[in-house]
Amino acid sequence: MQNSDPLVSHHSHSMETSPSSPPSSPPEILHLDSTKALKILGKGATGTVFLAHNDVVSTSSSSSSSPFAVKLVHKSSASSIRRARWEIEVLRRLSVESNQNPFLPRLLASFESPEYFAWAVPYCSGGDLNVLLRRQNDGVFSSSVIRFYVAEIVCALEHLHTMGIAYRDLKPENILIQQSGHVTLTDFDLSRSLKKPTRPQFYQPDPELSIDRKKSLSFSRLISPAATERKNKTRLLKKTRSARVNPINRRKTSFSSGERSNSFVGTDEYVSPEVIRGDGHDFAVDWWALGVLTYEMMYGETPFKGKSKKETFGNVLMKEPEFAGKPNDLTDLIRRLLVKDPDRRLGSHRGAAEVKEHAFFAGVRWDLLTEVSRPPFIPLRDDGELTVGGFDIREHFEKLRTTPSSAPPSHVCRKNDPFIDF
Ligand SMILES: Nc1ncnc2c1ncn2[C@@H]1O[C@H](COP(=O)(O)OP(=O)(O)OP(=O)(O)O)[C@@H](O)[C@H]1O
Repeated sequence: MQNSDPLVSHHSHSMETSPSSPPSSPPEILHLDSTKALKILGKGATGTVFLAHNDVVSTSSSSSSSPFAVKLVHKSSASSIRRARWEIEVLRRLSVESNQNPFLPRLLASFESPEYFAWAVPYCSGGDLNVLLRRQNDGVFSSSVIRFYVAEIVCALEHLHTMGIAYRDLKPENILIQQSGHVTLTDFDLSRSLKKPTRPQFYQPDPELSIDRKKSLSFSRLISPAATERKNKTRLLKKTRSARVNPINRRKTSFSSGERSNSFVGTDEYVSPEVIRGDGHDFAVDWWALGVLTYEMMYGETPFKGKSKKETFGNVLMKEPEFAGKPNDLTDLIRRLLVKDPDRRLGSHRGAAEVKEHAFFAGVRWDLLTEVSRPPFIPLRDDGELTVGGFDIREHFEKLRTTPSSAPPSHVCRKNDPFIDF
């Protein structure tokens, strides 16, 4: 995505550049006057995410500008202001060249007016993992697809944890699919800065597993040949390779299916026992949520969902997850991530390194994840809709705020957010 052209703006309240930003930082000011929205990508309690493009570039040259995503948040409360500021700060830190990660977004530009915050991040054309999961015939992913996505998510969490940030909102809706088919985590407003892990462990890739990087890798080749042989997954691979994300179907399902009500932090079904109990919590909440997410990818539903929030929380605290079928490495990984005592949970002692060492990932070439040029699902290109015309983001956002929406917000109540005082 290129959004480096300075655009005309009549606004004086641009977000201040941090003195610590290196010269290689992306452009700082998002000029809303020349940023045109093409469609709404998502809508939350306080913010709306638009697909946008730089109108100045597209009218002054025959070639159109690359689209990007713009999140607009109204300064409606102290909490929305604090959250937006924090999200921008996290993105800014992730944009520092030495701190960039392929599975995490970076800040392209930002803007602050007396009424709004707006910021631009790279556009992920494949939608979110929730919609992708619901689009599968049986609503589940195969083990090899799960391995691919979970491996990338583990790397993203590892990076955040190493920065001293607990993500705290892991769920399929917050995992976006880039045009390349690789994942990007989004939505950092619930994340928090914690004391860095005392015993950080960084994964050292096995040199023996190194292969010719120039070769085009399919996600199934992430596993070393020996491990692949051990696990005969040919049938499942055939099935997933043929699947493709269809943007039209995606649009159809974007608000109508796969949405769930959230009333706690993120989603009730993803909240860890220590958060419900009100105990202190740390990075282990992300490993818990990873267990719930992995379970959902495997079975199509979350493990603790009850008929009410109370029942769900009761299940999170008391019920052991149920695993249909024979136990295997995947169910073992989930079981270890869903240990109720955070001190005994996988990942709680040595962080991501512990998770990466689990048998489910045996033979995974962690250092080559980004080299996979054929991930399980590649979004179809839909260039036609991307960079022509567009509407005024601010006007539209105002209309949205004053007109009741048919799309339910993804976070309906945050007042009881137990993380606020954390
Ligand atoms: N970079 C992006 N590319 C494509 N779609 C995006 C992008 N960022 C966000 N979206 C879409 O917008 C939805 C909402 O984004 P996000 O989770 O960041 O905001 P939100 O939930 O509205 O915010 P909040 O949780 O603060 O209310 C996502 O689930 C996704 O579908």
